[in-house]
Amino acid sequence: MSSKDAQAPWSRAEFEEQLRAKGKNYHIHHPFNLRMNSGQCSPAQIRGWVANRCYYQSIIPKKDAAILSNCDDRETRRKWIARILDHDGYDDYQGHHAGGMEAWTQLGEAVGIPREELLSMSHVVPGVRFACDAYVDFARRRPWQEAVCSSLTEMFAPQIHKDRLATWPKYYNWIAPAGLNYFRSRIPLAQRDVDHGLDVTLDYFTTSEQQARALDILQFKLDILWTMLDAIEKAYPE
Ligand SMILES: O=C(O)c1cc(C(=O)O)c2c(n1)C(=O)C(=O)c1cc(C(=O)O)[nH]c1-2
Repeated sequence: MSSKDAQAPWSRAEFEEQLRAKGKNYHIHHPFNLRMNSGQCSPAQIRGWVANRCYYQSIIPKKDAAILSNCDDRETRRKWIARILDHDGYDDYQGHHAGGMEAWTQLGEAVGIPREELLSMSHVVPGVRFACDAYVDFARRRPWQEAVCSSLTEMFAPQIHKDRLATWPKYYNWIAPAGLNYFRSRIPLAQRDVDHGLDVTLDYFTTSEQQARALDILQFKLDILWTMLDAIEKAYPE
């Protein structure tokens, strides 16, 4: 029995604090990201990152659909479905939204990758593919609340988007500013996603053993993001 098992569970506030403390392992601290946001990446490295991250963008709606397919709570499904529409976009009675994948495609064009080439995923390296596929696989197989918990790396995403908006125009003036719209669009959406994801997680993982499991799940997801940058770093050397 670990020392945590013998303890009383954390309060909601303490548990949230423990989840947020995992931010120290976020890919914002990865050497490739540090170089990217301090102007040290070549155009080929930026293009490599955009092309490989496109695969992550493409699996997010499939991951969210897997969560929906396992979720037996209508209230959760009503909220969760918005995540798919955020990325895929829509043309319906609610109007028109081009979606995050389209915004990512515009980022691709702004860095010099033609749309068809980007969407063909021909640049995606094996490590990135394996890491992203592991995320979808987890969401398909595990209880939906665990998959919701794994999405909580988004707690740390607004800062990384803000960093790119603050640094890229300065260091990479060859990238048309409109290409950065994806990052701008995600800041409020990530906040909304986190508010909901945290509610689910704080409600579901209540014993000390479950809370420890939630931290492990979050670490698994942090590892996916970290592994992606390891693979990208290796594929596009200095
Ligand atoms: O640019 C990033 O570093 C970053 C990280 C993450 C994340 O932490 O998982 C997401 C995003 N961006 C993002 O744009 C996004 O839509 C998103 C959805 C999710 C998820 O797990 O459901 N993570 C992320």
